[in-house]
Amino acid sequence: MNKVQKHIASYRFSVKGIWLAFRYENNMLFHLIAAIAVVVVNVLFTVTKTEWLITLMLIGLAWMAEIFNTAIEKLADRVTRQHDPLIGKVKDLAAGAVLIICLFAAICALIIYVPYILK
Ligand SMILES: Nc1ncnc2c1ncn2[C@@H]1O[C@H](COP(=O)(O)OP(=O)(O)OP(=O)(O)O)[C@@H](O)[C@H]1O
Repeated sequence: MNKVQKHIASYRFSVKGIWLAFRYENNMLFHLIAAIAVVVVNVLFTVTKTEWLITLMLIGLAWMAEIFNTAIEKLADRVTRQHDPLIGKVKDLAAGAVLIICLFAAICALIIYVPYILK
């Protein structure tokens, strides 16, 4: 396999990773619905280019955090499925990362959309 073929293969694995995240993690469906809702609202409010960029970046960050969270959960389950305080903390930390980006996304959504609602 040459370098170009290897590069193309790595994209296939990455797409498989996104598919696996949807299969393993129910929250991914929630993120997908939220992302579609954001796009619809952006179109309805005809938001500015900057607001499009911010909302799309936040969608990407939330998806990224959720996929990393799922990967960490799977790895932790491989380490042990027995009750282990450190595994519990690792999973809580990963889940905390998702919550942080979702909270900030919600705050950004309020800052962006409230002025359109009050117009
Ligand atoms: N092996 C373990 N030892 C100790 N605590 C654990 C363990 N597995 C899970 N926990 C605790 O239970 C919480 C939920 O774990 P779980 O693996 O079910 O994640 P989840 O977020 O509910 O998964 P999903 O996102 O798939 O619904 C963790 O955040 C952690 O606090």
